[in-house]
Amino acid sequence: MTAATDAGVRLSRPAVGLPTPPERIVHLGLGAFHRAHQAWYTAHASDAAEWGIVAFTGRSRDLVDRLTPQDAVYTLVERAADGDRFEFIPSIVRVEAGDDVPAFVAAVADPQVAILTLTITEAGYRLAAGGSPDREDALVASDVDLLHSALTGASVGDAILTARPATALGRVLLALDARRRAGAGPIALVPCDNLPDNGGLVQRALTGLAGRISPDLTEWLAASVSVVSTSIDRITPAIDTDAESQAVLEATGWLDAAPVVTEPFSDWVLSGEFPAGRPDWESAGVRFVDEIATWENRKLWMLNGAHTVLAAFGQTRGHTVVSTAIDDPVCRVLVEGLWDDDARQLPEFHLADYRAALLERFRNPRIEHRLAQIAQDSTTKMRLRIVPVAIGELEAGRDGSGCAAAIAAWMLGVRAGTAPLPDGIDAAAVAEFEASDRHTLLNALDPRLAADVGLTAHVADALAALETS
Ligand SMILES: NC(=O)c1ccc[n+]([C@@H]2O[C@H](COP(=O)([O-])OP(=O)(O)OC[C@H]3O[C@@H](n4cnc5c(N)ncnc54)[C@H](O)[C@@H]3O)[C@@H](O)[C@H]2O)c1
Ligand SMILES: O=P(O)(O)OC[C@@H](O)[C@@H](O)[C@H](O)[C@H](O)CO
Repeated sequence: MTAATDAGVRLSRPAVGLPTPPERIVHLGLGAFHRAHQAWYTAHASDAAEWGIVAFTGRSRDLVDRLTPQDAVYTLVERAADGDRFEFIPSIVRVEAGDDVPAFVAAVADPQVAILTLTITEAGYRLAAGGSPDREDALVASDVDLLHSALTGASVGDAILTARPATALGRVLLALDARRRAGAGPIALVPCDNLPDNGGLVQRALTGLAGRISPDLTEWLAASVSVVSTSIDRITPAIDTDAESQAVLEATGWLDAAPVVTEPFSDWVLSGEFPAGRPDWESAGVRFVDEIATWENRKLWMLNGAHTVLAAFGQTRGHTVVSTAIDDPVCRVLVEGLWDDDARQLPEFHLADYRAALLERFRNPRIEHRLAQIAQDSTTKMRLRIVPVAIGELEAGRDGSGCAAAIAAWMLGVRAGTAPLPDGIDAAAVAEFEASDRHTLLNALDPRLAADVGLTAHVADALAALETS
């Protein structure tokens, strides 16, 4: 064991009796979710001993300081409604700070490494509407300039070591170019954030940026980087780390400075190639499919869409966490109505069991999933998770009333300040909540919805009903 303290004993790899697997996966954006999901699946694969993860944080070095003294081993607490289950996860073998760009570049350029996974949050991709890199974004623009001069200038070798792109995708491009120059071979890139077509989106973003940086890199990306699309699912809330460390100590006798709390359920669907190999993730329950869109839609529309609406509206009714909001009959009817519309747009699935399981997961009273944590950036989330279903319903000749009610609920959140105002709209513009205000907000979600007389009427009716409920 590496260190003993007054409070207990720190975890370490020798203490759990495990050898260190070789570093073959690099992760960027270490947080709770990567440790509850991709690291857990890797630890449960039949060939786990062959696959170690080097994990880079996103913006803070807090997890480096917590995990390094315990050899990056941590406790995963699976929190079921009826009790906790504790497991030590050994698949992460090294933790580094996200701003240590040279270490990240060296890790990705290592020929042993076959996979780069990302959890950098949706906002971390810095994409404009439509999924291309946001050219108006000052950090994206300065990374493009910096990488262009670093990778096409006279002394590229030095420039690769000293360049410090600020954005996550800028760092990924720098590291991929170092891999190209090292002749380290092809690699799979696996974005694990809640974005529809996350693989396609990252592929287009990287190709778009590389096109403004270096033709050699652009060509190599097309030939040697396989961007895999994923649907990722495991509810993993932010926690009070000190309190959970204490609980882990009491239950296991280990003092863990960085435990993770998650639900028992987990799901991972992937689509794409792994040209340099991958863990036997199927043995841990992962599904590989040729066509991922419907799997992604089911998860993003139903789970994340319901979360987005509950976060905006549930807080207006005094709820702070998902589990009490979903037990509020008004919220519950709203979510069921949304799921009815979703189900009509997902005819390939028989959804009764999925809906029942989702309800049970949302109702887990021991998972403290805070609505305020989920409510960020809700305009974009409404556009991605509710609007496509509403449009699909209108195009099918139906009324989209479940989506209309969800949109009305979001509007009440915007008015109450529990959901952010859409960009470019100030509070005064929607203060009265007259028909023109509703039109302004609907238009901010999608002009096609604002132009639909039937849907607009359903939104107005739902607003009136929700306001008096
Ligand atoms: N927590 C879940 O239940 C869950 C489930 C499915 C998918 N996800 C996806 O995983 C992401 C991370 O969730 P988490 O629970 O690990 O959150 P977290 O807050 O524990 O960790 C987020 C990580 O992303 C980094 N990050 C944040 N903003 C960034 C930016 N602009 N650029 C680069 N890195 C950035 C942070 O520094 C941190 O390393 C979510 O945003 C979501 O897309 C989470
Ligand atoms: O910020 P969001 O809306 O993408 O996600 C918040 C939660 O809905 C999300 O983290 C879920 O818990 C997760 O997607 C479950 O797999």
